[in-house]
Amino acid sequence: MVLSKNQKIELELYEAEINRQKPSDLLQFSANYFNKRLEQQRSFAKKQESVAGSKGMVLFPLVSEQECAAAGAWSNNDVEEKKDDEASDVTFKSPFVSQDPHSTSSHSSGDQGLFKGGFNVGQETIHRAGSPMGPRSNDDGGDDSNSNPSQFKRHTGNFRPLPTNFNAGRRTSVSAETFQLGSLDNWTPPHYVEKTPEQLDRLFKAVGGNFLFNKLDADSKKLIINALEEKRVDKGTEIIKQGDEGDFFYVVEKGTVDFFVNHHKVNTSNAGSSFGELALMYNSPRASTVIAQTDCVLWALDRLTFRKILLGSSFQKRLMYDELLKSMPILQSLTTYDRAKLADALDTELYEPGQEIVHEGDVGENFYLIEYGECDILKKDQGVINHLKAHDYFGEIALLNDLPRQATVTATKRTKVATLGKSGFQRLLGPAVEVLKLNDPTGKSRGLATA
Ligand SMILES: Nc1ncnc2c1ncn2[C@@H]1O[C@@H]2COP(=O)(O)O[C@H]2[C@H]1O
Repeated sequence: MVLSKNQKIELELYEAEINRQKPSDLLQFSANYFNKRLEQQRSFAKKQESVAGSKGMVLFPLVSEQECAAAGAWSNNDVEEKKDDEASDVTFKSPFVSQDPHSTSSHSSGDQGLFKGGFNVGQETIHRAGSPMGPRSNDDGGDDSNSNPSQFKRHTGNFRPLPTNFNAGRRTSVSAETFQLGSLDNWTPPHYVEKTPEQLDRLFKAVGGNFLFNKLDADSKKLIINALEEKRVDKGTEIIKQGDEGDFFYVVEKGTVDFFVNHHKVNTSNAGSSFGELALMYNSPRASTVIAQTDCVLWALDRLTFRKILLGSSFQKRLMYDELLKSMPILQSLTTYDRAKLADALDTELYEPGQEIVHEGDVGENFYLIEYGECDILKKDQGVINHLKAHDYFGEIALLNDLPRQATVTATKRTKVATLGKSGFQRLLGPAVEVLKLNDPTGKSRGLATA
């Protein structure tokens, strides 16, 4: 049997997702994966069909009959070639789903700064995988009971199996209790042993100029400085273990730390960087194991102080975009870490009804995620060809294919969009880019016929 291009892409994405998640139970993972995939295809197709149908048009007649037949076979989970060219299979798809118990704590497979402005968690690479339409979650334990002091464990070289039950299957979110900044009522900030002038000097050098701390007012800065606790760890120490509950956020004053996801090294970071914020922000299990590559001097901030003081200011963007990013079907395959980095790079724009957001023929600079509102997509020669709502996206075709804008997008209601610049689009969408390509109605990014 000859596989179509789309089928090959599907297979590649599926393989990439397996490589990424390394499921312990491949059959269960695959069953979940393809079920979800099918569900997505149908719902996506239904939506597209109804929009196109209501306008009496065939939206994107760019895929050959052979492609249609092949896609049909695939969408029905049938490896034999199938001849019926159901529209649902032509009007592409957002694939992939993270069903693996580790999915909330999964990884990116490369290196790149988590924070801008010199407070990096290291470096990253782009990863391949897809994106589903997973259920939206809103749960949160919000357990802020005071954490135990950190227990540094000597790294023996033998990793224990990852706990699979802590928060397993639970979608992560920033809890409502997160940052009631006004309500510090019963909370007394921890005040560790008075710091020596020498320590304070080092501490200011390590965190003072950092953008995370720059955003704080003088009182908050003082609280943080008081609450930070010096930790010296030897080379090889396991500072954080993937899957554990979050207790501390760390700033590296000296030394280098490595990050491992499912025992694979995914990142390295040095002095001036920070790590350990994700579990504290999202009440999720630790997303990676962190091991001291060298002897390190760290400053540890307890969970509660982190949430009460740092989260609402320094991580404001993440909080702001958390719900949007989690609810975007196209971004479902991103890990918490991926979403956090993406949020750091987003900006917001607001449009009134009738205002153009992008103009056909212009150079494409941004990718857009609709937070709320509605837009029409128009082509000069065809009029309105599609209508978009909250949690849809646009602007990807020009960026994927390095082409001028292929259509004009106009707000039909007051519309708020999150925008991602070209370089962020290429660096931060990772797995979702493959899905965008699959969904690209022109087929150009898949090397298919052009309109
Ligand atoms: N690729 C990565 N995936 C997940 N976490 C990472 C990665 N690189 C660095 N980290 C950091 O490793 C930390 C492990 O604990 P947290 O999940 O609390 O927060 C995580 C991030 O700060």
